Amino acid sequence: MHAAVIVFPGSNCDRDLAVAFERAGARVSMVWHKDTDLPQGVDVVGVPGGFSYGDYLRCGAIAANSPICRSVIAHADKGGYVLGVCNGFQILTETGILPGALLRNAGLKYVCKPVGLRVATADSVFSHGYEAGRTITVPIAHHDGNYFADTATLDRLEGEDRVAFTYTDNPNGSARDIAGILSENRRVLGMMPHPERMSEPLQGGTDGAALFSGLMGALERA
Ligand SMILES: NC(=O)CC[C@H](N)C(=O)O
Repeated sequence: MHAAVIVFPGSNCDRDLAVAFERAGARVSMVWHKDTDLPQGVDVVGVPGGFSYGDYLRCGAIAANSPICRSVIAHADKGGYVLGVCNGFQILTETGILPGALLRNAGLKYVCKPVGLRVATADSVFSHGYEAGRTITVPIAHHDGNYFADTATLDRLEGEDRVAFTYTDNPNGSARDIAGILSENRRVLGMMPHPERMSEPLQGGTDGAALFSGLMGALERA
């Protein structure tokens, strides 16, 4: 599996995401935001967490209009896999690849702590390594993680089994406890919690590792 991890000015989880992909057996290319093309033959694009362009304007809004994001949108449009974590999820909603928006946390505070997540569906390359309904622990670190979408969109996400993860104890006011969602073709996942920060014992737990190993296994078989 060949993964590309996008690096924006202000990204701070790009190396962590690359290491998580590598630990699962992927070859990783780091791609700078000013590049216009993804490397040839990329299977999955990782859009990492952080504070792209300083979170000015709105988290993810400037990154969504960067040169490389045109190629990320084209990759998703032609059925490519994309994983957006935290600021990456914000960027994916800003590009329109995923529906909804991430608003300021309901408590108006930056929240940085491990949280419980329920695996809402195992029906995706990202979540099939988990049993549906299982609770895992993964850290969050954000001030704009409050998932918002209109009622029709939320109903549609739930009706189409596109909610990937929900919070067991909602830390930010997200609608319907949503922590991560899938695209219509189930090949794009955006999530606020950081599985790459819970993927090896030194990080205090390994509950995030199955996302990367599951993805790797599915793409190797494809
Ligand atoms: N860890 C992150 O990616 C942070 C995302 C974003 N800068 C926020 O605080 O909401």
